[in-house]
Amino acid sequence: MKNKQQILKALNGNLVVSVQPVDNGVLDNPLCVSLLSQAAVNGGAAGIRIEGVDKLLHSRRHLKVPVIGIIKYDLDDSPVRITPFLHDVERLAQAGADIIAFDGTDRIRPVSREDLIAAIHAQGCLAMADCSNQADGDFCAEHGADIIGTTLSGYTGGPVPELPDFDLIKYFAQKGYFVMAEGRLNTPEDVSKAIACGANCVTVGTVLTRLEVMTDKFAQATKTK
Ligand SMILES: CC(=O)N[C@H](C=O)[C@@H](O)[C@H](O)[C@H](O)COP(=O)(O)O
Repeated sequence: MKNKQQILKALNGNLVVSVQPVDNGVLDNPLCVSLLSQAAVNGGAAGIRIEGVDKLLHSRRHLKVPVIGIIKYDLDDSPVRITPFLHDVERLAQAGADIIAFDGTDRIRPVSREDLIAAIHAQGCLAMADCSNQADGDFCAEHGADIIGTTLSGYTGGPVPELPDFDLIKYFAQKGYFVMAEGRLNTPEDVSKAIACGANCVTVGTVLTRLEVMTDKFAQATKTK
């Protein structure tokens, strides 16, 4: 097992940048993900979250900070997207992930959450559960997940809310979990508020690494009078 306490200590009170460029965009390749990751670390990120084995492998050797690895799918028979399969756990670990994040929701899925957590631990990595609600976090924490994230709050049905789920951050913090605030944290003020709500660490993605999405918002703003 990697040094759990050392990894959690490195993340505690700090920022993770999720470097997941827009799918199939010009930045969506191993070289760009590696450079964006290094730039994020140079700017103060204490950890990096990367999707895909090639991008992880390419970036890892330039990074000294903890790296969270995931693999995303769009499955026909399950709404679960983030690291649904056991064989990918081994691939992510071999590519150098310190932490492997998986969908921690209670939905139809190819592999149980318990089996994923066990497989992640068997590879010597920390398990991060991307949760959508209190019950997801409680279940995954009870089954040994090392980090409980709010990643999927707002993404399991219905319209996506505008704001982060600060109440869920508070709930997980009050339960004593190592809490990763993640999802729609779009400003430094959001990050401060997440920390004030008890988050141990905060992950920011879109506003920092999805250039097309953010540019579009600014471009649209020129069209409003
Ligand atoms: C819901 C889902 O699939 N979230 C994904 C998880 O890996 C990413 O698309 C997000 O960018 C990441 O969680 C960071 O969040 P934000 O981009 O809002 O800062």
